[in-house]
Amino acid sequence: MKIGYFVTGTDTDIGKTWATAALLRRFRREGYSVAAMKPVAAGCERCGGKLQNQDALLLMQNASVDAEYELVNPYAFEQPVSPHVACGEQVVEPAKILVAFQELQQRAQIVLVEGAGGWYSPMSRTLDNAGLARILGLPVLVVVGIRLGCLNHARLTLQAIAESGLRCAGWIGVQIVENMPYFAENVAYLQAALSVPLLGVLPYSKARDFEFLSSELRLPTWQNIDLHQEN
Ligand SMILES: Nc1ncnc2c1ncn2[C@@H]1O[C@H](COP(=O)(O)OP(=O)(O)OP(=O)(O)O)[C@@H](O)[C@H]1O
Ligand SMILES: C[C@H](N)[C@H](N)CCCCCC(=O)O
Ligand SMILES: [Mg+2]
Repeated sequence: MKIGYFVTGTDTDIGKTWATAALLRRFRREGYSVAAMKPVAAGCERCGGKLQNQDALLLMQNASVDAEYELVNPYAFEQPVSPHVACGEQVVEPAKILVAFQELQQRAQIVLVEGAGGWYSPMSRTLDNAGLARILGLPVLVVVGIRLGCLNHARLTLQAIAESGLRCAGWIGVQIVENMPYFAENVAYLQAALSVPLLGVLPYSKARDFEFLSSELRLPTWQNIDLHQEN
């Protein structure tokens, strides 16, 4: 049985990539082979004539299987703006993303797919994160960057995922503000308000040590059990 998750978040720049990298490390520590995708990336640098995105590179570094850059990030756009603008005249073909995802599934037991922005952020002029997650048919993980305003964003995101007909398998908190007043109270509110399991809270950290951060996470349960049964 092949397992995948679509990683979304309460906003852009709130810790999706860090949480995904830590989760990749967590899966590896539990003995699973893992790959990751950033199917659509806006904000890329040119490297050897090709556009490359830092999120995609970070995910590749933390995955356990090798994958060509184009499989991890089939759509790389230069400008760090919403993908529906950054794509210019390029068409984002969900079928191309699906083929890359399926190839990664051949190579790894677990594939984590990081969205762009939040659940309803566009990925192109015609596709948004919700639509892509539906096409891939994946359960969703929600990353909540703990800052003022995130309680509303988190509840709205969970509601929107349910309305999209997809299952949310859990949420991960990320401490993106070094000294947020009442941090613990905000996490406690989310734990009570969100009807899905908390997989862990990543503490504020200046070091990009994803192995260390992975200790704060636990794996989503029922899919985990399925995989063991399959083995
Ligand atoms: N645990 C943490 N401690 C301190 N800073 C963090 C932490 N997690 C993330 N950050 C900071 O927040 C920034 C944004 O995090 P990240 O790149 O994971 O966000 P994102 O949601 O993936 O953004 P995007 O929408 O661009 O994909 C990071 O570059 C880092 O500076
Ligand atoms: C450029 C940035 N870092 C992201 N990759 C793209 C975020 C798109 C957000 C669009 C929106 O919801 O307003
Ligand atoms: Mg990211």
